[in-house]
Amino acid sequence: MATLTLSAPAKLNLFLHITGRRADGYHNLQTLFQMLDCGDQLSFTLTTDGEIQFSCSDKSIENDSNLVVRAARLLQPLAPHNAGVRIYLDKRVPMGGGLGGGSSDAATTLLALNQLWRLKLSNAQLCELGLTLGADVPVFVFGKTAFAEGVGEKLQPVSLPENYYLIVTPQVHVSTAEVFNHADLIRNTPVMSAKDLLDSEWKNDCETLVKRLYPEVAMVLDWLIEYAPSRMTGTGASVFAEFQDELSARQTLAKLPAQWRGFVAKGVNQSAVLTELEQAV
Ligand SMILES: C[C@@](CO)(OP(=O)(O)O)[C@H](O)COP(=O)(O)OP(=O)(O)OC[C@H]1O[C@@H](n2ccc(N)nc2=O)[C@H](O)[C@@H]1O
Ligand SMILES: Nc1ncnc2c1ncn2[C@@H]1O[C@H](COP(=O)(O)OP(=O)(O)O)[C@@H](O)[C@H]1O
Repeated sequence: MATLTLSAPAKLNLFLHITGRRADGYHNLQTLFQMLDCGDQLSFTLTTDGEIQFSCSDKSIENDSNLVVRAARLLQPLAPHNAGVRIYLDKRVPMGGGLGGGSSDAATTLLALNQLWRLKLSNAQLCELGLTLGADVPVFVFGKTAFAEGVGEKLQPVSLPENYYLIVTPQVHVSTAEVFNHADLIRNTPVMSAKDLLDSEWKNDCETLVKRLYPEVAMVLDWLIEYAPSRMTGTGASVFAEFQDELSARQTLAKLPAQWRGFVAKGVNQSAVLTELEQAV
């Protein structure tokens, strides 16, 4: 029975500008998505019973509302009669931390089932379907470090130096919706060209607010900034410090105060899932 094992990489937002609020309540962004070399892993085994079976290393998210199950359900009506799949998710990316793990799991599921069920959907069609699951899904289908606009679905690849990041996720739960709905969120940053944004100093418009609402985020950033340029990713709570070499990142990780958990990841211009899919053909 055919089994396909694929990565679902995490991401960072190297900068995040919020340029306005749309009529539907969503916010327009200008952001730089950095793909990372680490993330979750998913295995897909074809079945012929028409069922979508899902299990996960983290039992708290082993349910039908998991983005993996929702992604599979989106594609199943397009698949041949009785096409089923058994999916196992090895969850490694800290959840709800602005690292995009759930969105990446959904994107990898769309890419895998498109191949296994021979649906022949284009990446543009998968991005469009993915956007109905979450604003961060299209970039993971795209699979490249990218500059994004709209809510994150208008994507241009960007080639960056492959730096190392020390990523720390404070033990606080930051709700994306809470941040976007907050009266004090900076949501009127002027729209700039991609070139000007890439050349200017990088910042995250959610950072000031999240640091105020969750002082632990401010504490971690105050600690990291002593070692390297540091910012928050997405709507938090994860923060990252950027290093040009792996050793410096690992030496700083070794000094991290015991109450915080961190890991080192390499920034890559292409997500591992694209290469893995090419090799699986
Ligand atoms: C801002 C980012 C940057 O990567 O934050 P993180 O979630 O990664 O921290 C993402 O685009 C988030 O994407 P995602 O986490 O998929 O958000 P969604 O589930 O689509 O939206 C959750 C809620 O946030 C608000 N929302 C989200 C995205 C956006 N551009 N404008 C919004 O106002 C909406 O209230 C929405 O109901
Ligand atoms: N496969 C999944 N992995 C992680 N979280 C998931 C998944 N499916 C659904 N979720 C839900 O989505 C929430 C946020 O997911 P995640 O992608 O980790 O965060 P963020 O969008 O902040 O990067 C989780 O708290 C969880 O309830």
